[in-house]
This record gives sequence, structure tokens and C-alpha cells, in this order.
Amino acid sequence: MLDVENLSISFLRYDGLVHRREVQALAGIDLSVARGEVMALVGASGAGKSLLAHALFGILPVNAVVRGSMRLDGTALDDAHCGSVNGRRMALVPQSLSHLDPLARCGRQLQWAAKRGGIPRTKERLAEALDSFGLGPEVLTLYPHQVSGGMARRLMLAMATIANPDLIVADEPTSGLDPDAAGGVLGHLRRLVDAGKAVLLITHDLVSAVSHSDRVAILENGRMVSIEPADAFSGDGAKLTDPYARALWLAMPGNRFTVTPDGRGDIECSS
Ligand SMILES: Nc1ncnc2c1ncn2[C@@H]1O[C@H](COP(=O)(O)OP(=O)(O)OP(=O)(O)O)[C@@H](O)[C@H]1O
Ligand code: NI
Repeated sequence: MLDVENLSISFLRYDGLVHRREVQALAGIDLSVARGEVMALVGASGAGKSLLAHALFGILPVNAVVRGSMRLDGTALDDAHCGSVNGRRMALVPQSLSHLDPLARCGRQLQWAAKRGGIPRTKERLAEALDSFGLGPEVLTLYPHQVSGGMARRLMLAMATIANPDLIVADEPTSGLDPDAAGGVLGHLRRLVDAGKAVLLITHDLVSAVSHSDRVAILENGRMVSIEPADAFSGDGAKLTDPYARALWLAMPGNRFTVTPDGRGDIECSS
């Protein structure tokens, strides 16, 4: 469904008035997401996760230089096609709540999302989209500043999914949500995947990624260091092929390093 090959992103910066240089932010990224799959994209703050998401939707800043290829079911995600697939065949749940328009009621913004996705803008359809993420129809009449951060995030999830896109790129979709609401969101994304959709789940939380995805891609400093099946992140990490992935897994708080009676190190895991 989604195929990213050798994607690099750099930013043009001027040193003084004349000298221009490129600062690389992502380099040589290969990533694919299949139908019926949640692919988690994990990495520390600044690793380049949101940049990758923004590249897919053609919303990088103008000084960004993009190289490589991004395809959705074979269609190149370039300037010519981004507009036509956005909201219909693939949709972004942005990380920042500032993507909401502060001057438009939530219902209006949901209507825009429905229109962009080419589906009827009936009140029932809007209420149903909100209900999928545990929001009541009263939200339709409120402005973004009148809802909580967690409600605003769930509104953005409703906007992204209202037109039933094939691929949902969710950038930190549970940020600011309590555990119940976060579980509800991840559960709904899983149901969509079980119905044949695909999800790219962006998060800095490896533990959450492991328990809610099928595969986990680890990004570090703009480079893809490994892509592993989620179930390989268990026990002492022996099933993980990449040493960095294993080290990251063993550093998780639940995975304790202890010394065994024979003097060798051993790992005790809570999971
Ligand atoms: N407009 C820009 N100009 C120059 N560099 C940028 C720009 N936008 C992002 N970057 C750089 O790209 C890198 C990756 O940023 P990105 O927002 O993708 O990180 P992230 O992995 O999503 O982090 P977080 O978990 O904090 O959201 C950062 O080092 C950032 O400084
Ligand atoms: Ni980000």
C-alpha cells in the first residue's frame, strides 16, 4: 500500500547572504506499510518522525529538499497527486493541535474533512465520526478553545478517518489522552486495520508501539535503524535481529538487567 524508498529530506540554510548549505534531517529511509497492518514508527524527539509524515502529505516547509520516492498503491505522492489523495485515500492525524482552525467550530472543521474526502456532510455522519472516538455530538457546536486538548486530538482523529481512507498516518495520536481514552483510540485504529485499512502509528513510546502494532520501525537521528516484528520485542529481546533495537528494548523500565548465580548478566522482563 505505502512504499517509501530511499527518502531523504534536507533543509536549505543560508550562511550569510550568499553561502547556501543543505542540512540533512532524514537520510535513505525505506519503509512500507501493508493493508491490514499497523506499522509503528518510533524514535526520540527530533528523530524525524513528523518530517516523514509531512513529506507523505506534501506539507513540508518551502526550504525542504525531498529526494527519493513515496508511493501509495503505485501512485507517486508528489505535488501533482498529494492534493487528490489527501483526505480520501490517505489522511494525517497531525501531532500539533495548531492544525485546527481556532476561528471555526469543530462541526465546521469536520464538515471540511468530509467534503475533502468526498462524502456526504450529514449531521449523522459527523456525529458518528465523533462517536468513534468517544466524543458526543455537542462537540459540533464548540470552538477548538472550548474543548480540552484530549478532545481536540480526538476531533483530529475523527476528521482524518471520517472519509474512510485506506491509510491513516497518526502522529502521536494519544498524546494528552488518559489511558482509557488512549486505549479507545488505539482500539479503533486496530478495528480499521482489521477491516483492511493500514495505519502508520507515530510515537516516541516503544512500549505502546510494541503492544499496538504489527511491526516497529525505529528511527534514530534521521536514519532508519531497524524494522522488526512487534512480537520480537519480548523477553530478553533474543528475537530482535538488530542490536540497537535490542538495546532499546532492554533499556525499557520493565526490563530489568540482573546478575544470575553463574555471574553472567541476565534479563528479567515484566512482559
Ligand atoms: N522547518 C525546518 N527547518 C529546519 N529543520 C527542521 C525543520 N523542521 C524540522 N526540522 C528538524 O528536523 C528534525 C526532525 O524533526 P521532527 O519534527 O520530524 O522530529 P520528531 O521525531 O517528530 O520529534 P517529536 O517526537 O519531538 O515530535 C529536528 O531536528 C528538527 O530540528
Ligand atoms: Ni513529531
